[in-house]
Amino acid sequence: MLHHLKNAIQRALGQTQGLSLRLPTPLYAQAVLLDLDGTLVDSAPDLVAAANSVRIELGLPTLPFDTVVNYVGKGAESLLHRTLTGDLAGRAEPALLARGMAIFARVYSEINGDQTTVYPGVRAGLDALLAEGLKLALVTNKPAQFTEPLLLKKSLLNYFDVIVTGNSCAHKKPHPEPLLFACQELGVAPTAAIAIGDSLNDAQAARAANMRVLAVPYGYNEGQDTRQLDVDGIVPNLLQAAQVIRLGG
Ligand SMILES: O=C(O)COP(=O)(O)O
Ligand SMILES: [Mg+2]
Repeated sequence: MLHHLKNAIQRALGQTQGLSLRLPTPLYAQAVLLDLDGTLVDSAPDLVAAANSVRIELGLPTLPFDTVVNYVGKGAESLLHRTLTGDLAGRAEPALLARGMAIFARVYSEINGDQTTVYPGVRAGLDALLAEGLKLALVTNKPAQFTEPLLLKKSLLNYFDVIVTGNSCAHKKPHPEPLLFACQELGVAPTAAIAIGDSLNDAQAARAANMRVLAVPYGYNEGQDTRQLDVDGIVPNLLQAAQVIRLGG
């Protein structure tokens, strides 16, 4: 009896198939706002290669892959501050930062997408969300100059009604502005949107925007455990996320 009750509650909360939601399902929404790096694409191989190229050109020793992966999340300038100092909280001198940014832009533009892969479940998940009638926006901290070329190369550009990059607003995630701007552009209330991301930047931005937020566990979270995030649920992949989101509300 207790066992049946527990199963029924878990089903109602969507806690099946590795899904762990803190809200009743289905989740009704008008729009889904998707993060890019670490959520739709595994871009770490190219980002780390470009970051380490900066260090090599400046005569610095390269950093381990996992160290640099933890530096991804708050945009390119933050990645460069961290890469140049070898410190998550580090700040590089303005002149050094400018040199580093120039090298990074040159190298990353050249290799952007080469070793980047689309995560399993992403295309099927985006197809399912569109088929349901939801509007889709991409909200990334990645600079604009790298975002559209990457989306184009991975055949992901056409999914989105709106694309908000690290250059679109005065602030980047974890500030709520990029998510709120995406909602405004879509003509959807923040309470009718669901954000999906891989990091504390997405979680904090969504909370500050009064928006529901789901996290995928496979991306980059600045070295922190995804399970500690203040989110409404962890979804194993985008297809499983799509299966609990319905148009409405
Ligand atoms: O560019 C970054 O640092 C992270 O980009 P994201 O917001 O798509 O994860
Ligand atoms: Mg991300």
